Amino acid sequence: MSKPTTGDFTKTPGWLDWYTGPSKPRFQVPPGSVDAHCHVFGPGAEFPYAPERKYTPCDASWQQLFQLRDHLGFDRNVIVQATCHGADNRALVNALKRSDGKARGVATVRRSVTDRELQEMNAAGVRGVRFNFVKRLVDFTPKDELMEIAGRIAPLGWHVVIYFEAVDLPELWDFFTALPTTVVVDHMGRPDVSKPIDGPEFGLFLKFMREHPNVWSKVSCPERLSVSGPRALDGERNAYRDVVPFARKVVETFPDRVLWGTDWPHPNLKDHMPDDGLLVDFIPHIATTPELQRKLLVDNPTRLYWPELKQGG
Ligand SMILES: O=C(O)/C=C(\CC(=O)C(=O)O)C(=O)O
Repeated sequence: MSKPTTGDFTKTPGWLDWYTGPSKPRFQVPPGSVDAHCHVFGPGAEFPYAPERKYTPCDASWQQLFQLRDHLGFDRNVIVQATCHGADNRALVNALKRSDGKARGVATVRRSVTDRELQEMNAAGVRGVRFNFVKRLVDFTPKDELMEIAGRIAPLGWHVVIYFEAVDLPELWDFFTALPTTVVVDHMGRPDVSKPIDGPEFGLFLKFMREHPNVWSKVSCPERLSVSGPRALDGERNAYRDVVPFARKVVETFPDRVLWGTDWPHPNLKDHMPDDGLLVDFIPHIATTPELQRKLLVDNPTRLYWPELKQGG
């Protein structure tokens, strides 16, 4: 893969660029697999970063993303709008249009979005909106505005992706459980994996999924959640072992409502940048049978993002 660039923007100090030359995964993902959480960044020279952003990344183009998709053995991507582009979805929509139907998207919109803009995004392949509650990433948006947006995208058949930290779930519970669509949680609601898996915090997340059949979860981002590693670097195919029991619990309890994604280009990592090939080798540790792997990587994302395709097609 070509090297990361930065254009005229100055990256956030300490920014870690995505990993060039990822290894070939040993785990072969099944045919029809979807990388259901990844991003494109800019390039800033073509699609400027948003003035209200909290970080400035290195560029990560649609060409580089699709190259990685092919290298890792995936067939399709779900590209999620990242906060560095605010509610300007042009880089995302451009990537969708360049994908030959192999990418779908999750956008960020404000209350001011017009019905025509929503229709155009729908035609390009957007299938959801993301509400971000992680305080280091976004300014506060009133819940009535978000609920209004959810009400407007529901008739399009879109869903809502929510990103929050585990400690904030109690306060957000009433809002989340009132959403009228399918709800997809990013990265298992970011559990603190140094706490017990059967403790109250993760217990509340499991209850959230158990009591609300419209709630799905991405079992992604072990590199963000892990405390003790080991890191997916230097050939380590058994990485982030402290995250495995949490992700495995979600996969085995809710096999029909889980998704997996690389999170490439891995914004805001502070410790290290994982080798994406080794990240794919994390999958069989959390989805331990061919059936669970097929549901996680093929059936579930196809049902949610390409319902018009036959499963696995
Ligand atoms: O890429 C992710 O999923 C996680 C992010 C970045 C993000 O969500 C965003 O900028 O919108 C994070 O934890 O910093």
